[in-house]
Formats: sequence, structure tokens, C-alpha cells
Amino acid sequence: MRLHRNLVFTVIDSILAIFNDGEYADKMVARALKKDKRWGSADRKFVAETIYEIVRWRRLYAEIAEVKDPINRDDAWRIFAVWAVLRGYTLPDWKYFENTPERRIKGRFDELSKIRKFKESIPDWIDELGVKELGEEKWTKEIAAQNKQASVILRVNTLKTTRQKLYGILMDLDIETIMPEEYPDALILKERANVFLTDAFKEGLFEVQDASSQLVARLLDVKPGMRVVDTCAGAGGKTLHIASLMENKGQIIAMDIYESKQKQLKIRAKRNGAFNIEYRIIEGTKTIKKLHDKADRVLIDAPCSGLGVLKRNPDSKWKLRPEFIEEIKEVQAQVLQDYSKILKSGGKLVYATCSVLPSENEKQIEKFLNSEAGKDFKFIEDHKILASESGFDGFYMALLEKK
Ligand SMILES: C[S@@+](CC[C@H](N)C(=O)[O-])C[C@H]1O[C@@H](n2cnc3c(N)ncnc32)[C@H](O)[C@@H]1O
Repeated sequence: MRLHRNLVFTVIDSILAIFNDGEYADKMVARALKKDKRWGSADRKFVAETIYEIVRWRRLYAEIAEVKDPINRDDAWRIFAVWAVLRGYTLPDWKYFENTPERRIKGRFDELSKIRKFKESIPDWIDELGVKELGEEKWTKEIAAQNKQASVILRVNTLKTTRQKLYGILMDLDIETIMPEEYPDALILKERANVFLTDAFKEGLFEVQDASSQLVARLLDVKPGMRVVDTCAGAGGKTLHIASLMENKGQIIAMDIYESKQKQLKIRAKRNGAFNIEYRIIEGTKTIKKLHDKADRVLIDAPCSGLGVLKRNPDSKWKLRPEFIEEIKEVQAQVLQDYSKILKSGGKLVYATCSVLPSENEKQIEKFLNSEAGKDFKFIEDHKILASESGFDGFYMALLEKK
């Protein structure tokens, strides 16, 4: 295996921007891939995967390379050399690799792999929090599972096609997929591919959405003709799923506090042919009060730590702060209090997060049910999905019914 200079330089520039300037890994990867139109698919794969891997294993590699934050360009080369040695590359005779201690790198890797926070490359505080919340055994398995590369999973847009038809369309493009039985709207790619370039995507036949996330709209048990309020709709992954389950009949009110996200949802809804969505920005209590007792279904896909989706966002390990988790828990409790009032009697509410921490999940539901606002609600069921058990993202979803 040979290393190509311009590809490696791109990786070095990208990891420096992610580590030092707080840039998001997915944005930097997208930018890096635009750099040279002559790159073939193997080159693009090398750039994207290497950036993600170095971000994912940052702590382990930095420890082996003996570099500390802030990382300068020489440090980035040392980290890259660790990656290359551990991946089995023969280092070329570039000046950056002079005196790379290859045997020592392998020895340090074996030593550090015995300590979870290095082996799994996580900050001390996340490791401690994981143990506190899930217990040593579950957390060890969970963080290992969340360090694996995520599969590419599609959600079939049944407003425009069926799973069987889309399977065939993709097969004709040499994109092989699997139809998992327990996830009726999902197709899982056998090998990674840039599905966004296909006409099938441009025509809105599918969206990319993790399998665990696809269970949320199903749990909400929506039916055509209902009025459904998606209170934290963001860019609308679940709104669009709800629209397809409602066959475009009835009304979906998609809300968020950020207009920028709603703009993305509008573009996606157009592509999906989802016409029954109304958009509202939450500007204060007024927006919510107007909807009190009005909805058959309410989804609260709450903002959270994201400690269920590290596979997809490995850089968030380094961006998250303990204070943020404390703040977001307050928001979760508040939105449960406020948005549950939108539901009609006899209606159903789903509270969901992409976190595996009980304090953001079942504990929030317990607290809500014991509060004044929660007295009108009955707990129906919940699902605590761990990446280590499902193979997909870590998620939580609880179904409540208003008496
Ligand atoms: C987990 S994300 C939503 C993901 C989205 N439902 C999807 O399926 O693609 C949580 C969303 O809640 C929004 N948010 C944060 N605080 C909020 C609040 N107080 N009320 C409503 N939405 C809020 C965020 O902007 C973010 O878009």
C-alpha cells in the first residue's frame, strides 16, 4: 500500500482544522473531497476514511505520538505516522516520517489498548459518565460499538416508491442492499457508496437515516388524516418519515427554534413530495399555547448529548462539554413539560433522544410522569436501544398516552 502525497496533505490540513479550529468533521470531509476533481473513488475513500479514523482515534494516536493540544503541523504529521504504521503502511522516505519509531508505536499501542479511555479514545469525563450511567460492563461494550464505522442506511420514501422497487433500482446501479425484517422502511448498503449522487436520491426515493431512528415515527403510530406536531423537527428526518406513513393525508406541524434547519427541511420535503407539512418557528410560549390540546400525536425528538451516535459524529467526543449535558437535560425536562400540552386527550406522545444515558432518557420520563403536567399521562412502553446490542445507533424512545 502506497501513500500519495496530495491525499495525505489534504488529510493533514483537514485534521488540523478539526482539532484546532473546531471545524466539524463531516464539513471538512466534504470540503476535502471537492479539492481535486481528478481523484478517483479509491482516493476519495482514502481521504474521507482516514480523516474520520484519525478523528475517532485522536486520543489514542496523540498519546502514542506523545503530542499534546494544541496540535501543530509537526504534531499532525506524527499522529498521521502513528495511523499509517498501525494500518500497516510502509512509510515513504518523506522528511515528515524521518525517525518515526515504528516498533515503539506498535508497543505503545499494545500497552495503551489495555486502558479503556485510551483504547476507545475518549475523554476521561465521558468515560466516567458512561460508567456511572450504564455500569462498567455495558459501557465497555457500548463505547466499543460506537467506535465502529456506521453502515449507510436508507429510509425508503413510500410516497414515491416501495422498498422492493428501490432495491431493484439500486441493484441496477451496482449498489447492493439488504432488507432488514425488523425495520420495514430500511435498506442497508452492503458496501459504502455515495448514494447522494444517484438519480434515485435526487428524485426523493429515499433519505439516509439510521435504522434505530426509523423506529421513532413508527412508534408514534400515526395514521393518514391525523394532526401531528413534530416539536423539535430540525432538518426533518423524522418529519419526512411521518409524512410518508401518513400518505400525505392530514397535517404535520413541524417546529423548531432554528430557521436554518427548517429551510433544509423545506428542501427535503419538496424532494420527497411531502405536501402536508406546515412550518412554524418557536418564538416563545405563544407558538405553543395556540396549539394546546390540538394534536392527535406529538413527537418530542429532544436535543441531547448525542452519546448514542458517536459512530456518525466521532468529533463530538472532543466537542462535548459536561456543562452542555447538564444544560440540555434542563431543556429536555422543559420541552416535556411545555410540548406535552399540545396533545389532545386520548392522543399519543413519543419522547426520543439519540443518547444512551438514562439521565436523558427514562429518568426524564420518570420525572415528567411524577410532575403535575405528567399526571394526565400513561406510560405505554419504551425502547432503550444500545449500539452494542442493535448494531445501529444508540437511541431512546418512550410512548405515552394522554388520559
Ligand atoms: C435531535 S434534533 C432533531 C432531529 C430531527 N427531529 C430529525 O429527525 O432529523 C433536536 C432539535 O431540537 C431543536 N431544539 C432545541 N431546543 C429546542 C426547543 N426548546 N424547542 C424546540 N426545538 C428545539 C434543535 O434545533 C434540533 O433541531
